[in-house]
Amino acid sequence: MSGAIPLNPPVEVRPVEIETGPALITHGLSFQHGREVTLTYPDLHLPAGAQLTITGPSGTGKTTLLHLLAGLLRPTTGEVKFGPTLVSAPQEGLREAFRRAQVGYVFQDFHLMPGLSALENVELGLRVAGAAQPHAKAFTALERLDLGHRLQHAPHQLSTGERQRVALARAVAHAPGLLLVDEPTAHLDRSRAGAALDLLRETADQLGATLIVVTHDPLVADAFTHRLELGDLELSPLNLGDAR
Ligand SMILES: Nc1ncnc2c1ncn2[C@@H]1O[C@H](COP(=O)(O)OP(=O)(O)OP(=O)(O)O)[C@@H](O)[C@H]1O
Repeated sequence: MSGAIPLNPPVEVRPVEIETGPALITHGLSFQHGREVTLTYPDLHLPAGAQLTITGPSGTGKTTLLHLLAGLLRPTTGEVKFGPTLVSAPQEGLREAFRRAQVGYVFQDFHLMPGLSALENVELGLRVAGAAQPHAKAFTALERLDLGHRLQHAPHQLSTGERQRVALARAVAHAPGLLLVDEPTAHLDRSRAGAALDLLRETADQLGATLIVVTHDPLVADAFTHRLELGDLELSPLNLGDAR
């Protein structure tokens, strides 16, 4: 894939009520992968608790956008803010502190540590986030996701759906304000996909977290009111109205 990806119109999601948490705002965002690929993105304004999917053909920059929103990558141009925090700050230390405190990221392939149990995986995430009482919190997060009977199992001893729930528990145990999820249903059958989706949305609701999900799956995309479709030239400007 080479050349510039077309600029999409701005997406604005306005809150129904007074905002209770930080808004996620991007402005003038682009990212260059090597010399060949430049991805450009629409400006986003997402109030706390907004739920949005990112869809679009392969290679249009969905995962790259998640990485920019998480502070894993720095944009080539533009900025990302989460409340007062400049997520796109040049200092890696600032971006890392933001990630630890505010971001829950569920990778498509879960990225669980193979040598650690489910409980240890979640506990490690909490320790990295600097959370108090990591053991107790990991236990609670796994119990809440119906994994109380799998605490001591290593990832290879778990089903795909269970591994996904461990990854979700790890992502949410420190109560992040921003929950970013890449292809949550890629490895699941239809009924498990529906359950995983419900779980994601309920968990984000409980936390009051902003939820952004990259997906190719129409089941997921259709379940959300708000969708950012990358690489679509035909879209007229979007006014997505209320936050939910
Ligand atoms: N590390 C990299 N180096 C060079 N180019 C990259 C790198 N990572 C991604 N790209 C390119 O950037 C573009 C966007 O990649 P990205 O993974 O963000 O797209 P995507 O929409 O998530 O794709 P998919 O739906 O296939 O997962 C692609 O053309 C990809 O080849």
